[in-house]
Amino acid sequence: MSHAINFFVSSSSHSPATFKISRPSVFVSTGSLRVPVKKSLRSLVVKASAASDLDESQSSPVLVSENGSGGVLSSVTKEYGRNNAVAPSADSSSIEVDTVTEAELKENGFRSTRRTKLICTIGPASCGFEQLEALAVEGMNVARINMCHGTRDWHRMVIERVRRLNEEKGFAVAIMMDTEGSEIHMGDLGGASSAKAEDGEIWNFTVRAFDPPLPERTITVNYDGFAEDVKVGDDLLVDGGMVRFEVIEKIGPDVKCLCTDPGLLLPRANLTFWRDGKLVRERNAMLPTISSKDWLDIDFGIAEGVDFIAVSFVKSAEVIKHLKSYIKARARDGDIAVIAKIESIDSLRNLEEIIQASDGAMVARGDLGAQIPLEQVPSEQQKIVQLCRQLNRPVIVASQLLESMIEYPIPTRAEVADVSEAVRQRGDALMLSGESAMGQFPEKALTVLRTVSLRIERRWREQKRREVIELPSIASSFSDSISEEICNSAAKMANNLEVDALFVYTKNGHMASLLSRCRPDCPIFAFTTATSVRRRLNLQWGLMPFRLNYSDDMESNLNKTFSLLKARGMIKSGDLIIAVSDMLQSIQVMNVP
Ligand SMILES: Nc1ncnc2c1ncn2[C@@H]1O[C@H](COP(=O)(O)OP(=O)(O)O)[C@@H](O)[C@H]1O
Ligand SMILES: C=C(OP(=O)(O)O)C(=O)O
Ligand SMILES: [K+]
Ligand SMILES: [Mg+2]
Repeated sequence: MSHAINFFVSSSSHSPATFKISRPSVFVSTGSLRVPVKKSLRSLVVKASAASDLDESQSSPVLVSENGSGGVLSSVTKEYGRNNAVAPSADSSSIEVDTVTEAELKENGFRSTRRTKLICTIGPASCGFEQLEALAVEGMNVARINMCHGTRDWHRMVIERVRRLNEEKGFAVAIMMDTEGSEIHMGDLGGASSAKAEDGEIWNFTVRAFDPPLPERTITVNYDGFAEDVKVGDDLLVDGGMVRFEVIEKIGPDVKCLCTDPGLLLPRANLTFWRDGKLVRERNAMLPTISSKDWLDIDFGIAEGVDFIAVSFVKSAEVIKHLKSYIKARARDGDIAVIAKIESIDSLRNLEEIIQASDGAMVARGDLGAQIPLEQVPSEQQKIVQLCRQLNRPVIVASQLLESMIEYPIPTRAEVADVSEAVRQRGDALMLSGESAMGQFPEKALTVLRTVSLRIERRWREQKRREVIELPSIASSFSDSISEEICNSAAKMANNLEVDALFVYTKNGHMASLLSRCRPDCPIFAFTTATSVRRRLNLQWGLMPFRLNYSDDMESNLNKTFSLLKARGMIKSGDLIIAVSDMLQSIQVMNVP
C-alpha cells in the first residue's frame, strides 16, 4: 500500500486569497517508534508556481492515492528497475562522493557518520603529500592555508597537492585561504625559529629594516606607524600575553621595551599594546581590513580556485560585501565563499550585520582572546555559534583546541572538555592551527577531534537531547519561505520517524544548508550538480555532499540515486529516507526499494 499526498499551492500573487493549502486526509505518522514501511511511499508535495500556470482544478486541494498501482510508488519501482537494467556499472561512476564518507557509510552505517566538520591548517609539519593524505584519511574536510606565513609558491604547492590527492585518491578536501590582514606583528626573527626573552631584559622593537643577522635583542615590526602609536608606559603583549614588555623609551623608529613576563618569541607573532588596561586603538585602528598584500593574495586565491577565503580582523559588513562583489566579478567557476573571522572588538560590535553579509564565520579565539578579557571568550563563542545557526551561516570554532598537542601526543583533559563543548554547541566545524601546521602530532590531534566529535554527537542522539534554540524565519521571499518550512518539517519528521537519512537535491546548496541548520539526528545526503558546490558543502554540519547529474524530475532522480548508491553499497533495500528538493519543493518519505 502506498500513500502519496500532494499539495498544489498557487502563489504568483502572495495574497492569502489565492493561497490555498488543504489538510491531507492521510498523514505520515509522527510516533517516535520507527515503523519500516517497506515498499511504500508517502509523499507530500508543496509546489509553488505561477497562478496563471494552474487552472482551478489543478490548484484544488489534495491528491491522495490509496493504492500503489497508479501512484508514485509504481513509477519509482519501474524507473528503478529500468535504471538497474541499463548498464548499472557505467552509471555507478556518475555519482561522486569522497572515499572517506563511502568507507564510513559502508563500515558503520548511517548513524555513526561524523556530523562535525574538521579543518586543518597546513604548515611545515603537514605539507608533504603523504602527510596530507594521512590527514584526509583521518577526516580532514578542509585544508587551511594561512597567508601570514610562507610564500605564494609554497601555498600553490600545497593547493596542487590537495587537488592531486582529491583526483588520484578520491577525497574531496576543500581549500580555505586565510588572509594576513592588517594586524601588527613581529618580523621573522632573522630566520631563527624562536628567541627567548628573559625577565628584566631590554629589547628594541623597531620599524627599521635589517638584513639578517639582526642585532641582538632586536625585533622588527611590520607596521610603520608603530613607534608613533605607542607611548612610554604602554604594555606590549606578544600573542595576547605569552610574553609581555613595558615601553620605556622611544628613539625615532626604535622603541625600547623592558621584558616583564618572560617567554618564547615566535616568528611573526601578533603584537597588541595596552594603556591603562585598555587596548590601544590609535592609527592602527584605521588600517584597512584587506591590505594591498591581502588583495594580491586574494587574486592568487581566485586564480587557484580556492573554495573559501577567510578574512582576518573584519570590522564591518562593508568589507565583506566589497570582497564578495570583487570575487563575483572575477571568479571563474561559481563563487568562493567568504568567511568572516570574528577576532576583534569591532567585529563583536557589528556581529549580526557581518554574519549576514558573509557566507560563514570563524570564532578566531586566538586574536579575539588578545583583544577582550579571556574570561569573556567562551560566552562570545557561544553567542557567535548560536547567531550563525539562526542566520543560517556555517560557523567554525578555532584556535588552541588542542594546543598542548603541538608538543605532546595526548591532549589535556581540559582541551578535551573544550572540544566537547564546541561539539555540544553544534558548531559546524572545528579547526586545528599550530597543532597541524607545525606540531609534532598533526594526525593524532585530528584523531582526537574526530573521536571526541563522534562520541559527543552519539551521546546527544542517544539522550534525544535536542536543544531548544529558536530558529527564526530568515526567508526573504515567498519561495524561500516554502523551502524553509519544508526543511524544518522534513528535519522534524526525520527525527520523529527515526529515518536513516535525509536526501536533498540542491543545485546551489541552499536547501542543504537549511536542513543542516536544523541539526537533525540522521545524516543529510546532499546531491548537487556542481563540484564547487559539493566542496563548499564540506564545511557544513551533518552534510554528506555528493556530485550527481540530475534532472528536474524527482522520481527519476530518486531512482537513479537509489540504484547508484545501492551499487556502491552505501544504502540498502528497506532503508527509510526522506527526500526534499529545491526544484519541486517537496517532502517524500519512502523505503529504499
Ligand atoms: N605556511 C606556513 N609556513 C610556516 N609556518 C607556518 C605556516 N602556517 C602556519 N605556520 C606555523 O604554525 C603556527 C600556527 O598557525 P596559525 O595559527 O595559522 O598562525 P598564527 O600563529 O600566525 O595565528 C604559526 O605561528 C606558524 O609558526
Ligand atoms: C584563527 C585565528 O587567526 P590566525 O591564526 O590567522 O591568527 C585566530 O586568531 O584565532
Ligand atoms: K591569518
Ligand atoms: Mg587571528
